[in-house]
Amino acid sequence: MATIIDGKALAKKVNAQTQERVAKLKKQNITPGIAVVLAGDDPASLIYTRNKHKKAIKLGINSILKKFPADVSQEELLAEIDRLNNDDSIDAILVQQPLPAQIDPETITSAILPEKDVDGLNPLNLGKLYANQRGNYPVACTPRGIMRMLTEYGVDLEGQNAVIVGRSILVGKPLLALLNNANATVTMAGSKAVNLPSLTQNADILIVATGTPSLIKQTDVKPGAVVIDVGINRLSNGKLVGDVDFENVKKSAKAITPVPGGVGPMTIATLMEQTVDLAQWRHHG
Ligand SMILES: Nc1nc(=O)c2c([nH]1)NC[C@@H]1CN(c3ccc(C(=O)N[C@@H](CCC(=O)O)C(=O)O)cc3)C=[N+]21
Repeated sequence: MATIIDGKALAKKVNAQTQERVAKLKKQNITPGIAVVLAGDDPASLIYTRNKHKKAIKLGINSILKKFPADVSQEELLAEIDRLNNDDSIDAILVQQPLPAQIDPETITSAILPEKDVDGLNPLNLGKLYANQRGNYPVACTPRGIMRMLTEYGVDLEGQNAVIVGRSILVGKPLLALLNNANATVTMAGSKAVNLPSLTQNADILIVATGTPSLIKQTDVKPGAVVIDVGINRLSNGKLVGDVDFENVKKSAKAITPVPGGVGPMTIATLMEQTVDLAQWRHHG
């Protein structure tokens, strides 16, 4: 039976560290601040942004939520980002995805000041990550949280076969760079992969981020593999499941993340951690 990678417990530990760092910064009259920009009324996005706001307040981080109607124009959003870029009380800007169809996500992420880009999606930060540059720059929170989980659970990456299923800019692409920078042999597959099981069966570390419930079955996974499930799917019966058939895969995997209680809580904890990083870097370099 696999070790269950407890994202909730690890998130608690990370949050406790963040809370202490916030307290220290406050003694220097610095209060980290995050702004979350939400366009439209997608119910899942509303829940996430509310959870982020609550967590920030709990840790002593200032948090503001800027809500726009679904028919907001790109100019209005860009004007808001410009205001937040120039607001000295804001260290971190997150524009919740997905955005309404009339908004070009690349234009938005490119407009966020790289120093305040808590999602790590600005091309400058993504480029630094791909170039494996040293120094301080933000990295997408879900991938960074996953790397933290792998480290905390002692998962060896060097020379190992890591397979990522899903190619999104928020998860797959940054993970590709992070795992590559950690000297893993990385394969990235999308939905067009000709023989997906032949790829996933080769993975020592399998990371799945597609949004397809039960895409990955026990027979798709090498016995002894470490499985990270990034999927969050709400079934019609209200149940929340990932992209991996958890109950069966856990029988032969070495370690696996549950949904809920795995990658999700670590994403929020990493978002808070990186907000404090950005505040520190901006004030102290
Ligand atoms: N610009 C941007 N940055 C993001 O980081 C971003 C985004 N847009 N858009 C949507 C996705 C999704 N996301 C989640 C964060 C936490 C949970 C989370 O805490 N999940 C809980 C369960 C929550 C529930 O019950 O619904 C868990 O897995 O245990 C889930 C999903 C961040 N995202």
